Amino acid sequence: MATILFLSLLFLSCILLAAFTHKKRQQHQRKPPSPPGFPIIGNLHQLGELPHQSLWRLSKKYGHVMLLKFGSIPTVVVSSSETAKQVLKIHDLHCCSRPSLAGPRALSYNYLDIAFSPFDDYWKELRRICVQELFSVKRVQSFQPIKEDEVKKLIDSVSESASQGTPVNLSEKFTSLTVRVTCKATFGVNFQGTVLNSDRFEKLIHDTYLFLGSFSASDYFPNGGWIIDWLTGLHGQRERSVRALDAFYEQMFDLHKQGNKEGVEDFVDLLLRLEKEETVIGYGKLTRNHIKAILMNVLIGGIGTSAITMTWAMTELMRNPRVMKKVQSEIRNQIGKKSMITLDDIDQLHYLKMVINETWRLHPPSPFLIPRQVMSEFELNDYVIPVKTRLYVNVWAIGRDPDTWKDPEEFLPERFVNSSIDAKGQHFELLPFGSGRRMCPAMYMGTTMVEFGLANMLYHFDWKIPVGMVAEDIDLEESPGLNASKKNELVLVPLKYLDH
Ligand code: HEM
Repeated sequence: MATILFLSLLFLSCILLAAFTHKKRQQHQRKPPSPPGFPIIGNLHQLGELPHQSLWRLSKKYGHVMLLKFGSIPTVVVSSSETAKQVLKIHDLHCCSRPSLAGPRALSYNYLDIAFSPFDDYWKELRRICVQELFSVKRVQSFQPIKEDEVKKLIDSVSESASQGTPVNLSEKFTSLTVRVTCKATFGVNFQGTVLNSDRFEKLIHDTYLFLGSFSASDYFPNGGWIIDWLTGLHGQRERSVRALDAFYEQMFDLHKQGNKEGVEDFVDLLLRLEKEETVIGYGKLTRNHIKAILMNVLIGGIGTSAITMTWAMTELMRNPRVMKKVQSEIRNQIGKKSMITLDDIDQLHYLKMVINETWRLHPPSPFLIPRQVMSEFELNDYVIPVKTRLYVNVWAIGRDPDTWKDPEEFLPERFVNSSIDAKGQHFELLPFGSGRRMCPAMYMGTTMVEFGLANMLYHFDWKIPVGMVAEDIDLEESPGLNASKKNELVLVPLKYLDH
């Protein structure tokens, strides 16, 4: 009897074990749907000029979780608010590292920065210090006089064009505004007196964006892609930009050593002070290379994103005269007569904030956020996502998802009336700054720059389309590259608003 019982139990255990291993094997086989690719290149040919748009189109056929192979790199793309929430919130700890990419590696002195560093104790410590010291509300507010000074110069220069009836290149003006504010806050200098003038510096930043946004074979073929990058000249271009930026940082350190600057404590002052205090971050003391890598994040993170947002907002407003009239009326009625709108004034400008959120919905400056890398296997919509998979969150596609947004292609700020959705990373329908552990640490700095610049341009001027152009010429074409910026520059004629 005992033998029969023993044998039955053994038999039952074998069946259970077989069922369990079968399930486990099946689970391992459950991969997200994939568009067919070619040998060696995989799906690279499907990226197109504007990858966020190409992958959005593919997601309509293959779903909100897709697996693609870019060269030899398995990459999962998520394209809905629900799947973004799973990646950025529920499974954040499984996938908040960054992949190793050639351009960022060179620019960050081998990942000594915040944005491209892998998820480890060093990154945690560095991010904590930067959030407390560099990106805090208190520090951003200490730079408000710099912003006011630069916005005043912008108002004066646009007023001059208005009095002559000449057009203004707003894309250029917004870039120049953010370059000046960022440089003054970071380095404490205008460009006079440095080897770089403003145009050369803008070119340096532009070239850096260009190579960061260019196709780099080493990022998709880690074993031999560098040869292609040598042959295409990308490697050389990268080296030149890195050297030029390095020389610029060195010059800024010299300037600070000589004490040739005045004003509030800038970012370089602060970082040099932390170096002098022998601050330990993660595994060692803060060095010059750490400082340079952090400065790179400030320049790359701070300049493009705010200028791109202001340009898209003005573009959408020109295409939607009803919204333009409404936002200008709000600003002018609420503020009354003033020479400049302040940050405190902006608190009352609810419709302006809706216009900015609607701009971010349709035109998030980083359409894929910054790519992530999976650190430990997890399940997403019942699919198994293995270690070392690269992850893209297509926030551009999420902003156009008809399951979330009614008439998604329409620029309609009113959709935010009585809605709890904001851009602060808690609502996965709208993610211009990302969410989770890797979310933008400088959201306050970026938002206040956009609000302040836009509010003043809308308050002081009415805007007309230049003679010879029609409303349809104000197009929505995007330029290829790191950020989804407007391809054709926005050129408008300002008219001074005289009621104040
Ligand atoms: C409108 C302005 C801005 C927008 C829309 C923006 C957007 C973003 C996005 C989408 C990310 C990636 C988040 C993710 O991977 O989940 C990011 C990360 C980052 N941003 Fe911003 N940003 C802005 C302004 C700034 C400014 C002004 C700075 C610095 C002065 C900055 C510094 C950074 C840094 C250091 C990271 C990396 C965070 C990490 O990996 O831990 N950003 N930003």
